Amino acid sequence: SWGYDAENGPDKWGDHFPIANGPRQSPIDVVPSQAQYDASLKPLSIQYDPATAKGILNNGHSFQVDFVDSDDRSVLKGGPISGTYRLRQFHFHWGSSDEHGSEHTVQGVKYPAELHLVHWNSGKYQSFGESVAQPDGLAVVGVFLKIGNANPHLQKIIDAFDAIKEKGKQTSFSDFNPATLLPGSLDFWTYDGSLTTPPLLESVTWIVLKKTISVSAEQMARFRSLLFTGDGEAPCHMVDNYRPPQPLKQRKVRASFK
Ligand SMILES: O=C(Nc1cc(S(=O)(=O)[N+](=O)[O-])cc([N+](=O)[O-])c1O)Nc1c(F)c(F)c(F)c(F)c1F
Ligand SMILES: [Zn+2]
Repeated sequence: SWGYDAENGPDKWGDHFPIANGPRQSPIDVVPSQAQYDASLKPLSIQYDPATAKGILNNGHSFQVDFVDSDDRSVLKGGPISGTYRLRQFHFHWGSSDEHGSEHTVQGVKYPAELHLVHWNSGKYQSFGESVAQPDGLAVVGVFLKIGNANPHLQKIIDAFDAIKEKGKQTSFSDFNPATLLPGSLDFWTYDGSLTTPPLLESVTWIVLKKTISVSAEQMARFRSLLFTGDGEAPCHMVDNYRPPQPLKQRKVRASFK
């Protein structure tokens, strides 16, 4: 199945998922000077309840922290979206070195990692599964990580890595507020895009924060200790699990700030 190496990586995804060459694919290179300030964009409203944190899983492409999404305790509102979107999970994409690893880039600048907080339109649809097939089904908040001081909020996630080293391993993960992973400013760029992993569905309103959060080089090394491979397979380190920027085509990127 799909992955990130030469045989099954991003350049091959179009063989099984033809939407890979569609009109609203993600990620993109954000060019700030080309982004249009839109005064009608509302401030982002992000309210997460730490009690909705459920578990952490190595899914073979990244690791994800899953949330209870059977009610509106952890939701995203405002910004470019209408209505309420429920937090489903968050995961990261990162590189084999600190020089690259993010999916979105900013005028060609690559960051060592990118956090994705995946939300679905619970105001309009009955489930995540239904919403992923809708053009307004998902809203993903992207946050860039920059090498600096160790991030104490990331450390709780990193401390769980020993229990999920191999593909398919999971463990419980509770009492965690993902809002602690957000920067001080919620200024953002927004555009219509897609999942950045197969099935690459064009159902995502992307909300990419301008400000970064910090991660230390040692903490990034711990991300790279995870494995793509399962128990009993030849071990392959989970690194470079990012799709490169895709053509903007007929899209505009809007900015929430001047
Ligand atoms: O739930 C999903 N979350 C998800 C999204 C992305 S993403 O990079 O595409 N993204 O949107 O942030 C990356 C990862 N990841 O772990 O790397 C994810 O786990 N993906 C997903 C899926 F797995 C399916 F089988 C499916 F049918 C579907 F509709 C999906 F949307
Ligand atoms: Zn992602």
